[in-house]
This record gives sequence, structure tokens and C-alpha cells, in this order.
Amino acid sequence: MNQILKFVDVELYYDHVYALKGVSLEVNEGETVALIGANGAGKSSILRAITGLRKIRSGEIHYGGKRIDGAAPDEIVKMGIAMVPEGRRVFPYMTVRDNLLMGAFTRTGKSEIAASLEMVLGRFPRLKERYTQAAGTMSGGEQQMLVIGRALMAKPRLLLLDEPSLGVAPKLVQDIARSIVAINRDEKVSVLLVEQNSRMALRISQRAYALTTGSVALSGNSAELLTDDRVKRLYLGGEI
Ligand SMILES: Nc1ncnc2c1ncn2[C@@H]1O[C@H](COP(=O)(O)OP(=O)(O)OP(=O)(O)O)[C@@H](O)[C@H]1O
Repeated sequence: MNQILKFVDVELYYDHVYALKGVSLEVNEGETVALIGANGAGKSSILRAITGLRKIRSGEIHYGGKRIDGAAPDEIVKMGIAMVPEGRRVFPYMTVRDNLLMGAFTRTGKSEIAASLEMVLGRFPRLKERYTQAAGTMSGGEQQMLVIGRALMAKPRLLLLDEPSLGVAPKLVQDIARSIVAINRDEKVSVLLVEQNSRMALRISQRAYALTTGSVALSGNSAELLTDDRVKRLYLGGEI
């Protein structure tokens, strides 16, 4: 299988304190891979390292066979990596439509952008219903759909999602989870999903890495990890 993303022995520090220590991982073309772990385990730091928002101290990051650690964040976006950061940063006073169009800022083909807009509105019917509404007036879950839709407007090959279920009502978490599965399957986008909601993440991913204090503690097939006693004890709230 072709690897779209590969970490080799990555270390990342904030001043003198490490956040990632010897992290190696892969995302294969077409896969959804989950990163699970407690607060502060280093999940978001992995996404910051990929997007170039934070420089790594050592190790290598490869994307599509090329070394990307050291590349600037805007170059990384142009390579086809889209990030949905934690906290649903919509442009609150802009409409849903204009928020979505902002996501296409690196693209030029008008008809292709229109096709992506159709695709996003088809995936998220709630955004279609609220097309001319100011984004800041929507619910948390709807805003989450909007930021995922906005990232898709860049037509990425790799989508990075940071905690899409955080602060979202349970019913909408289900909808968002279903959309992630559909996007990965139908739009041929590989997904790296960071989640505190480990159960949801393991259900919708093919493989997963569990992090503990900056290192990969466990990894494997998500369906198998869901029934693993260590995973249940450490990452699924102690339920065995
Ligand atoms: N800007 C920063 N300056 C200093 N330390 C930081 C900074 N950002 C993160 N850290 C530290 O790095 C470690 C890893 O943080 P990171 O945000 O990657 O964890 P996480 O697994 O994503 O957790 P969370 O789910 O809480 O976001 C933590 O100990 C955190 O306190």
C-alpha cells in the first residue's frame, strides 16, 4: 500500500519540554487513521508538526514520498494537506457560503470550485439549509460541519481533523462521524483523526495509534483495539 504520510522517529519540543518523543507512524493512501490519548499526550502536536506550524527537533516527516519537515505552512497547504483545527474557527460574520468559498483560496478553476461546493452541500445538507446564515449564529455541531466543509473546498489529499466531536451534541457527533466515513470513502481523501472520543474514533478508522506522554504506546487495527483490554482500561474509560 502507498504511504501518504510517514513519521520517522519524530521529536518535538516546546522550549525545553518534549511533546513528542520518537514518534513513528504511517497513514496509507485512502485510510482513516485515528490518534487517541489523554489530554496533553501529544496528539495536536503531531498535527502541528505536519502542517509546519511547529518545527520538529529531529526525525523526518514524509508526505507523498517527499520530506516536508522544514516546509512552510502555506507550501504544505498547497501540497494538498488540509487541517481542521480544534475549536471550530469559522468567520462568524460571514455567511456559510462565503466561509466555504474561503476554503478554496488556493484554487482557480471556477467550475471545479463550484463542483466542490455542490459536493460539500450534498455531504452536509444542514449547511445547504443555512447557506446564507451568518456562521457565528449556528450551533457548535453545525459550525464543526462548516469547518470540515471549508477544508474540503481545498480539495485535499490528506485531511487532518483535530477533535471534531469536542463540544458537539451527541446526535450531531453521529452525523459528523458518518460524514467523515463518507468523505474518506467517496472523495478519496485520506484522514488523520485526533479524538478524545476514542470509541467513536476507533469505530470510524481502519487503524489507530494510542499516545501516552509523547510516545506511541499501542497501535494496530482499530476494530481489534476496540476490544483490547489495555485500550479499554486506558483509553475507553475503564470499561472492560
Ligand atoms: N504552545 C505550547 N507551549 C508549551 N507547551 C505546550 C504548547 N502546546 C502544547 N504544549 C504541551 O505539549 C504537550 C502535548 O500537547 P498537545 O496539545 O499536543 O496534546 P494533545 O494530546 O493534543 O492534548 P489535548 O487533547 O489537550 O489538546 C502537553 O504537555 C502540552 O502542555
